[in-house]
Amino acid sequence: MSNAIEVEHLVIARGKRRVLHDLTCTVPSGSVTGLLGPSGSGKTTFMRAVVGVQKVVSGTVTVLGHPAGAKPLRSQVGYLTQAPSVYADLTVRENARYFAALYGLSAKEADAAVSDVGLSEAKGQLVGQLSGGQHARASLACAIVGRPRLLVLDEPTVGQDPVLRNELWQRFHAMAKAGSTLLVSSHVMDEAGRCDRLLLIREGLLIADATPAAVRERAGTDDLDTAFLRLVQAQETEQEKVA
Ligand SMILES: Nc1ncnc2c1ncn2[C@@H]1O[C@H](COP(=O)(O)OP(=O)(O)OP(=O)(O)O)[C@@H](O)[C@H]1O
Repeated sequence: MSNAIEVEHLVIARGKRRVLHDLTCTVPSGSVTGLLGPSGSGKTTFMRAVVGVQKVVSGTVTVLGHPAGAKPLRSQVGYLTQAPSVYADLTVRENARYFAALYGLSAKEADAAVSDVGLSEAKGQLVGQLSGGQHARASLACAIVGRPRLLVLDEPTVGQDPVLRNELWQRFHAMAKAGSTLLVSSHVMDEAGRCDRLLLIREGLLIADATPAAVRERAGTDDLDTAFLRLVQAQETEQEKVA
């Protein structure tokens, strides 16, 4: 299969407001695809639709060949939310081993996930006593431990220092190389250049579904921040013409 995620004409409302407008895009299998956009643009809403926990108004979301949220996907899709999703009264290692056990995996595999996120030295610490960045990495360890075919990571590098961010991005690419697909959200454009493909959204509209190189070329600049702004301006001009 060439696409891990296929989204067609997706419309989502939260409360009474439409927050995603007719989104059509794909996420290629084995890629690290970045979902980039300003705060409130609809990234989390999009990810919730991919993991099948978001009510949709219309359109379809197909994940690994199944409708999003279908039962066969439960063991194949990992989701890291922005809210901490690990047990504060267990240690890092105990959390990872608990999630590993749910997937029928060993303690050794749990410990490897803890090491992958750079938490080996804090493995015996209670999660409730970790710093914010460590806490986020403990959640990440639990999301990756089952080696899901699709990993949906909502802002996984927020609160991490540059060295750790670099290590985490290397880890994401290693996981993609090993066959997983990763959909990673960020509102920091300097992370966009680290992705194989980009989905750029703004106010619930898709403004690009392309490689970073293609985005740079289309916008006529090497700087992805500037490229994003130019694409936004181009889209606004287009909308004014239609109105
Ligand atoms: N539970 C909710 N009820 C009503 N509106 C919501 C709800 N959750 C989010 N929204 C609105 O939906 C829009 C998209 O929110 P979403 O969380 O998807 O954005 P985001 O791009 O992930 O933002 P951030 O980068 O700040 O996490 C925002 O305008 C937000 O206010």
